[in-house]
Amino acid sequence: MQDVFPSTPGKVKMERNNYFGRVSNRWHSSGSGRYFFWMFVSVALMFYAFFHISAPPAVQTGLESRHFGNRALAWGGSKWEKQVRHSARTKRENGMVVLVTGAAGFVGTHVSLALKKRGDGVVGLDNFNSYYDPSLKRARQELLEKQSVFIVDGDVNNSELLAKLFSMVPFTHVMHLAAQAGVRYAMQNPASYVNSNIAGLVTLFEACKSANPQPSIVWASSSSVYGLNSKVPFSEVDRTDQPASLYAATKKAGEAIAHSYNHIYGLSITGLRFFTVYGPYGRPDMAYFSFTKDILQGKPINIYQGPDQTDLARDFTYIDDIVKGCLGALDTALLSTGTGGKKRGPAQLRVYNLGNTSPVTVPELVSILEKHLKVKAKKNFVKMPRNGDVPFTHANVTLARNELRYNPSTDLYTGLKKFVKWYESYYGLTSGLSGSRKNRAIESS
Ligand SMILES: O=C(O)[C@H]1O[C@H](OP(=O)(O)OP(=O)(O)OC[C@H]2O[C@@H](n3ccc(=O)[nH]c3=O)[C@H](O)[C@@H]2O)[C@H](O)[C@@H](O)[C@H]1O
Repeated sequence: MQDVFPSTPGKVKMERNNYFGRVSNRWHSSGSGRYFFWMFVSVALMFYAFFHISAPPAVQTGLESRHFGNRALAWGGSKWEKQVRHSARTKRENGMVVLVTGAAGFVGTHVSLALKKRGDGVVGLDNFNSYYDPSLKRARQELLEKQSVFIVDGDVNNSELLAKLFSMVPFTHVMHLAAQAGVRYAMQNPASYVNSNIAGLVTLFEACKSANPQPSIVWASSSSVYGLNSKVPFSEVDRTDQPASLYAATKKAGEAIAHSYNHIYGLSITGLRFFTVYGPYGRPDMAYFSFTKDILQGKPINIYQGPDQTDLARDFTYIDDIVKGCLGALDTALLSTGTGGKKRGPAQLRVYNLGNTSPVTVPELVSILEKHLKVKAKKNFVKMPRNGDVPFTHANVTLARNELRYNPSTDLYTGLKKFVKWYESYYGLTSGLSGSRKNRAIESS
C-alpha cells in the first residue's frame, strides 16, 4: 500500500488560483499526528470497501443489458452512445463537458440544469437507488430530459461503465455528487456509506486518473466533517478529526483520499463542504421535508434537543446558493496535470465551506414552516438520539467568497417559502390539517 498511497504528513500546500490570482494556504500542517490518523482511516476504509463489501463486478449480458449488484442497468449500444454524445455537446464557446454523478439527486439535478442552461455539455450518471422514493428521482430525470440532459442509469462503482464513458467523451470536468447521504441512516446501513462514499469515490478517481485528458474534479464533502468541533464559525482550517457519525467519517476519509490522488496522479480536486442544503426537489429524508409532510398530514414531529434542553441549530443553505458555489468551483478549477496515469506536476487541491453563515434553530425552522403551511405542528421535544447528530453547524465562507465569488443570499424564511410552494404543486396538496393528496403518492418513510 505504501507505494500506492504514499503519505505526506504535515504537508503545507500553497495553491495558486489563476481565476482571481490569489494564493491561499488551503491545507495547514496543524499536527502531523492528525494527518497520519486520517490517512490511516482512509486507507483502512478503502481496504474494507474493496475486500469485504465491494459490489459484485459488472457482468456483461449483452450490449443493452448489464447487471450491477442485483439491479439490471441499461447501458451500451448505438442508441445509448448517441444519447450520451448528444448530451455532452456544448452550446457555447469553450464550454465545459461535465460528467455529473448523482445527477438524479437533489443537488445533482440543480447543478446539471444550471450547467446546461449556460451552454455546457452535461452527461448525468445515477443508480436511482431506493434510499428514498425513486419516483422523485425519476421526476428529476424528466426535468433534465426536457433540457436534453441524459442520465446514464449506472453505478459509480462500475469501473467498466466509467471507462466506457471516458473513452467516448473527453470530459473536462467531473462534478461528483453521487453519495450515500444522511447522517442518522449510517447506523442502519453502514455498508452503503463505505460502498458509495469510499469505494465509489476511489473507483471514480481511478477512472479520472486513467482518462486522457484527465478531468478536473469537484466533489461533495460535508459540513459534518467538523463533527464535535466547537469553535464557531467553522472554517476550513479548523479541526475535522472528530467525526460524530460514520457518514462524517466517510466524507472526511474522502478528503484524505482526494489528497492522495492529487499527490500521486496530479488530479485537480476541489471538495465542497455543503451545509444542510434544502429547497425544491429536495431530499425527503431531511428534517425540513419530512416535517412538512407530517405537519400537513397532522402527524406529530419529533424536535431533537441537546443537553439541558438546548435547541439544535443548522446553517441551512438554499439550493440556488449551493449551485452558484458549485459552478464557481468548476469555473476556477485548474487543469489536472497527469497523463496516462502519471503525474506531470503539482495540481490544484482545494476545500471550501458552502454554507449560509446564519444558523437557525430547529424550533425556528418549524415555526417558519407553520407560517408557510398555515398549519400548527404537533411538536414533541425529545432528547437528541445518540445517532451521529451534532448540536449545531455554522459556516465561515470567507474562502469561498474570495475565491469562488460565492455569496449566499437566501435566508431560511424565503427559501422555505419556495420549497413549500414547490411541495404543494409537486404533491398536489392544499394546506390543511390532513392535507388532501391529489397528484402524487407520498412515500411512507
Ligand atoms: O450538512 C451536512 O453535511 C448534512 O446535512 C444534512 O444533515 P442534517 O444537518 O442532520 O440535516 P437534517 O437531517 O435535515 O436535520 C436537521 C436538523 O433537524 C434535526 N431533526 C431531524 C430529524 C428529526 O426528526 N428531528 C429533528 O429535530 C436534526 O437533529 C438536525 O439538527 C444532510 O441530511 C446530510 O446528508 C449532510 O449533507
